[in-house]
Amino acid sequence: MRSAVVVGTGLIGTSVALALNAQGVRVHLRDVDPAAARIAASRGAGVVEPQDGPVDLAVMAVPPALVGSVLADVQAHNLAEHYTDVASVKAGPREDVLSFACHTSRYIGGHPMAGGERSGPLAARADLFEGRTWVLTPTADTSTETLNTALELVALCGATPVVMGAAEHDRAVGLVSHTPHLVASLVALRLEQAEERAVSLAGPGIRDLTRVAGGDPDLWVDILSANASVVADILEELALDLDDAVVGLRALAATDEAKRGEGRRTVRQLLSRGRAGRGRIAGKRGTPTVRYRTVGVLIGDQPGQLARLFTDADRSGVNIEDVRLEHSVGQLAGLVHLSVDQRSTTVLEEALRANGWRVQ
Ligand SMILES: NC(=O)c1ccc[n+]([C@@H]2O[C@H](COP(=O)([O-])OP(=O)(O)OC[C@H]3O[C@@H](n4cnc5c(N)ncnc54)[C@H](O)[C@@H]3O)[C@@H](O)[C@H]2O)c1
Ligand SMILES: O=C(O)C(=O)C[C@]1(C(=O)O)C=C[C@@H](O)C=C1
Repeated sequence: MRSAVVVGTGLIGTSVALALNAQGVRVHLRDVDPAAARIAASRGAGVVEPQDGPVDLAVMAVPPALVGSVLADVQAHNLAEHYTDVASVKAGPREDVLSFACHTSRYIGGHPMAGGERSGPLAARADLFEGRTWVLTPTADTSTETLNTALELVALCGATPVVMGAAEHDRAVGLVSHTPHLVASLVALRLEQAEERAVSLAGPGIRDLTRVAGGDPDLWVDILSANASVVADILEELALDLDDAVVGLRALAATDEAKRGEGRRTVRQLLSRGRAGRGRIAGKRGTPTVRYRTVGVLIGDQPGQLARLFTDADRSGVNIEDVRLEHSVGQLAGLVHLSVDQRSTTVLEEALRANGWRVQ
């Protein structure tokens, strides 16, 4: 692929553009909001100047409800040889594409399984899709060249393609993305009116559980509208489990010993089933989850602390698999959690202590 146009330079569009640009693809940036395209260009995602003649691929990174109309528009202007989108739902946009009488042989639906709770080009990252799956939903009339171009896009972004039908995709993401998003919001909304002192105790658990609830409500209404029945069915099942949890907890709070035993069994079973479900989530690139240990390091709130910590960690020769920073409310300090392979924990801890770090 030599050239591409990204239509919609928000979080996902700019991340695609940054990844393609880094691989030497000439990327043109378009957005209904010219400031968004300019910001994306200033971040090195491509150029705002229009192309002369069709580019190899147009990537539509606009809200799901706009995919059909935007595709009709960009095809009418013959912007590209091939077209794809990144919308989080696939059946609805496909129906819109048909109702707008677009050229379906040159269009393939797509959905990268990566993102974030922040919108816009400033939140974009070139490595957003690395090691993630990217669903492609070709239909019988998708041309082989279009499928191949989309596969090249996925490879250039460092992702792994998964080919699926639109309906199967929507059922799957209803389970692994859309319902979890709604549940995260429902958990987070308990905090809205809660006492400040209670909220100030929020630790990593609730932060992890509710991170996605920070997403744009308008985008998510759009996504949930296009997959409403699937999500409602899953929520109904979840409501049955919630009922069981309440029954179990009421029994646990009873004075009667036998009833408490019953409650214990019910709650334990729910927790065990949850743990089993969680265990089925694969790690990066579809490999089974690797168990890492976390090394906690206290850092002060001075400039350069994180950079110095990473340099010392790097010198220890231990590979840092993941990093999480926890700020303590009201204190000029933070706790950095470095995830490393179980066998490397001691090496890292000793190296950091030797360099004067306070390791927990
Ligand atoms: N946010 C995520 O985590 C995530 C992950 C995977 C896929 N997606 C999908 O990616 C798409 C974009 O989401 P996002 O998070 O990047 O949103 P975003 O709000 O960050 O970006 C959307 C951009 O589209 C632009 N836009 C809107 N209408 C347009 C039009 N008619 N023509 C040109 N530009 C237009 C907006 O101005 C905005 O800059 C959505 O379809 C979403 O479902 C999102
Ligand atoms: O916020 C994130 O980390 C995400 O990856 C977001 C997430 C997801 O639920 O996994 C959300 C919507 C998408 O369509 C794809 C990815």
